[in-house]
Amino acid sequence: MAIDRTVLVSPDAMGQIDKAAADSGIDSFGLMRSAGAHVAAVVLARFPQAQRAVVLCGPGNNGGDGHVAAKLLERSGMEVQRFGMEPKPGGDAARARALFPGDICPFADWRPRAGDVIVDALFGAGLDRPVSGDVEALIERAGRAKTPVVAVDLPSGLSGRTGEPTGACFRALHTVTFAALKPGHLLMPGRELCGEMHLCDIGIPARLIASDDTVWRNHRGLYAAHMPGSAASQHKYTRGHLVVFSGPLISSGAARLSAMAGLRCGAGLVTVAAQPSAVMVQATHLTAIMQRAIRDVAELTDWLGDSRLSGFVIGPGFGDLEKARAYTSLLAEAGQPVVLDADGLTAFAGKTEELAELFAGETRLVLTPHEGEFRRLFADLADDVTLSKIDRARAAARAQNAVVVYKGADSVIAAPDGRAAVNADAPASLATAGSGDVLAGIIGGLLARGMPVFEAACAGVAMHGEAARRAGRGLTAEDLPAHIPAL
Ligand SMILES: NC(=O)C1=CN([C@@H]2O[C@H](COP(=O)(O)OP(=O)(O)OC[C@H]3O[C@@H](n4cnc5c(N)ncnc54)[C@H](O)[C@@H]3O)[C@@H](O)[C@H]2O)[C@@H](O)CC1
Ligand SMILES: Nc1ncnc2c1ncn2[C@@H]1O[C@H](COP(=O)(O)OP(=O)(O)O)[C@@H](O)[C@H]1O
Ligand SMILES: [K+]
Repeated sequence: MAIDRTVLVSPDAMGQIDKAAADSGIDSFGLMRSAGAHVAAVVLARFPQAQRAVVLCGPGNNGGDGHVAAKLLERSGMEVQRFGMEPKPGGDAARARALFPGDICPFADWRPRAGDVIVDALFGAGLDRPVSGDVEALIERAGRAKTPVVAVDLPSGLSGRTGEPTGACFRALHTVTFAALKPGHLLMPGRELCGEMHLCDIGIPARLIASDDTVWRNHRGLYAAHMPGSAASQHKYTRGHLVVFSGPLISSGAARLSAMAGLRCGAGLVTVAAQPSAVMVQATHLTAIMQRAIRDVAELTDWLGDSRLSGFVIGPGFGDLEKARAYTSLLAEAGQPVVLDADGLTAFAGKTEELAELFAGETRLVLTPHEGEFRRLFADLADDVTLSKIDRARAAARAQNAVVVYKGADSVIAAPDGRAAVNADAPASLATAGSGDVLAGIIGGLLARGMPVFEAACAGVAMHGEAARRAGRGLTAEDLPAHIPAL
């Protein structure tokens, strides 16, 4: 059975899985041999011209994988030299070492040569502190010499749990990992430090890996079954009515970006609810999208009596924070899903408990903070360096009873029930003004069409990234909505 490329397993959980595999009768040394063979295969395939394999061996099983790889590389005819330390006695690593006797030199003895390739088998899942000074010096020397690095499991120095380096850290061109991806392979800056990922099956049964883990790489399987259909019997009112709130004249474009994205997602109707100063400028821009002037709380209360309004986006370019809070509390009472973005988030800085109370009960709120907004709302979580971005998003989701889309190059989508997904393949061209407004509109459109909240957020983030890929280089936020229907 093929391995699952979508689950993310923390290094601790991986340790449990190794143990469960051993308990079920699987030979752990066989797993190490398989791991080392995969590493050697990647080195040979990707560096066919290499003159020498510089294999860095640590004291644990990561080092054991290195000894196996070293032996196989030597057998293939390559010059191999090992640096590092002897393994701890008694375990699989010592057994691997015994199969390939010979010198293990001190780190300081390595003199970089043209044609070297480093196999970094110092520390993997077992890294529990910053690397020592001699390793740090070696990392620096390798960086200066531009020696290519193939990392075993993880670049040494990188936390597989958080994706953050614990101190100095290798920057690998390739990382060969086993059985399942770890969060640190996808979370930034880990994703960049790993280079190209090679996820290899070493014979740990999928049934042990699936377990009850609830963190995934964002992928179609999480949401495809919940995507809104397009039955012939539909009319526009059965396809949902999305409302996007516009800010004042000067910042009215953000709402248009959200609204257009929502319409392109297939919402039957989209209305921009405009503050009076923006009505004229919106009227000159909008065609398929409708408009309604909403002056104040009284007018909004009146309109919310229309039960066909099925989803709301508030915050992009909105401006007035007090009004944003007042409107959001009315939307919460209306009982339909709400996407709170940008100024809508800032409006609740220091008032997150109030927000949680508004949206108690069935989850129907999506928060879409970028790094700065997340910090503004959840300073304690943002400052806690022991937490990963996944931990932070999950804690915020739980506290707010909301689905949190913690944006960035490694957007994390988290639900109050603990489900979480890391989106790792959006192009960097999305880092452009207004692209967040488009994302809010996509999620709003899917929610208005009746998609469940976590699934809509996962689908929205994936579609946003895919739309950017299709739009190509040099995209502006305006280009994104046109690519949505094809998705
Ligand atoms: N996932 C799996 O099923 C398999 C995992 N294997 C390998 O096993 C590795 C995990 O092995 P281990 O649990 O032995 O852990 P590691 O080999 O990653 O490191 C653990 C050892 O390094 C020491 N250490 C940690 N951080 C240090 C630092 N900064 N400076 C100095 N010493 C430090 C620890 O005290 C311990 O002795 C994985 O990364 C993978 O490469 C493979 O052998 C095959 C099977
Ligand atoms: N380097 C990157 N790679 C991939 N996606 C990115 C990157 N930087 C930003 N993004 C995405 O682009 C969007 C930017 O949103 P946001 O920060 O709210 O911008 P704005 O306020 O200008 O709309 C988010 O969806 C974020 O995940
Ligand atoms: K390593």
